[in-house]
Formats: sequence, C-alpha cells, structure tokens
Amino acid sequence: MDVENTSIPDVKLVKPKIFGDHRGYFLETFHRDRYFDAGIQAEFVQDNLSKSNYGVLRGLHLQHPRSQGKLVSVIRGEVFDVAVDIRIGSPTFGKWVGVYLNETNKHQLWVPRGFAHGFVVTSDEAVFSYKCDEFYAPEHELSIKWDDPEIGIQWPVSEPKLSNKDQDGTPLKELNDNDLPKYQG
Ligand SMILES: Cc1cn([C@H]2C[C@H](O)[C@@H](COP(=O)(O)OP(=O)(O)O[C@H]3O[C@H](C)C(=O)[C@H](O)[C@H]3O)O2)c(=O)[nH]c1=O
Repeated sequence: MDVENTSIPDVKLVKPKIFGDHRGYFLETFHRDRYFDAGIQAEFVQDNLSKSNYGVLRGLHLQHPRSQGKLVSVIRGEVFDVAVDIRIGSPTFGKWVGVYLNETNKHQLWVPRGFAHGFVVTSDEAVFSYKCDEFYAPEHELSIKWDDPEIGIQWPVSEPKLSNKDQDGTPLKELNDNDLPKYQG
C-alpha cells in the first residue's frame, strides 16, 4: 500500500495495493502494523456502513470531547470526502482536504481525531464503509454547517440532500474554544 500526506499533514490518503486476476480482485483494507507505521496509530473499536443516493451530503460531523478518528472508504459508487481541521491552536485550523473515494480507486482517507468529516455522493448511489477509533456517543455529536463560508469547501454538488440535523449545522464562528478539540502538536 502507499500512504500519501495531504495538504494537512495529519490527514493521510491510503492507496491499498489491488491484486487483480481472472477471478476479480483482492486487497487488504486494513493491517494494524503497516497502518501504524504509516502514522495511522489507531485502535479501531467500531465499523460503520451507510448507503446514500446521488447528492446526499452527510456532514460536517465530529464528536467532542469523545472524538473519533475515522478510516473511510467507498465500497460502491463514488463520494467527495472532506476532512476539516477544527483543532484549536492548529496551524491549519479551518483548512480542509477533499478527495474522491470510489469503488475503482479503493482509496481510503484517514481522518484523525479533532477533524470534522463529511462527504457528498457523486455517483447514482454510494456505499460508505469506515472504521472508528472511538465509540459512537450521540451526546457528544456536533454538526458544523456544510457550506460554512469561513471554511469554503468546494463541494461538487450544488444543492445537496441533507438530514434535518445537517440543515441546522452550526457555523464555525458560533462555536467557542470549549466546544472544539485542542491541537496536540
Ligand atoms: C453515526 C452513527 C449513527 N447511528 C444511528 C443514529 C441515527 O438513528 C442513524 C443515522 O445517524 P446519522 O444521521 O448521524 O448518520 P450520518 O449522517 O451518516 O452520520 C455520520 O456521518 C458522517 C459521515 C460521519 O463522519 C459520522 O461517522 C457520522 O456522524 O444511525 C448509530 O447507531 N451509530 C453511529 O455510529
């Protein structure tokens, strides 16, 4: 597998090696030691799967203080996946990284703790699969406004379909330092 840094050093793009043959293909989607050596030093405790139709946008979500690191990938279809650095004191606070994850490239994005995460579906439908290094804690969940002008994400879908929770997402400027994770350096 190859692991690339992104414009935000802690966010990693993982490109698993795909073994194709006349039967189909095989790839390792996780390997504790190799991922640890590549800087993804997480002990995953929960796997999630969601299916969404074209134009659905889920995000921008984070848990705080019980923050979750997420290793995200797409089993079917394609999404534009985004990680936003919202760690107070981070040199890249408010900056975002966006990548296309799809069933062909089988790329994964490592979204560390302290980042808001979201994606929009750019295929007819997408099956989204991810590992989390902390359990779901709804009482700690926060939804940040998907089109917050202070973040300025260039979403490839102009009128996405959102949950009520995400329609009511909070602009970053309305959050105070106690609402957000701290940069650990
Ligand atoms: C996240 C989660 C949800 N649920 C239940 C709660 C609701 O009854 C239902 C749908 O939840 P929600 O609308 O929050 O699902 P998403 O909008 O896909 O949320 C996720 O969206 C973005 C992409 C993220 O990064 C997070 O993992 C997560 O916030 O599943 C659970 O039972 N366990 C869970 O871990």
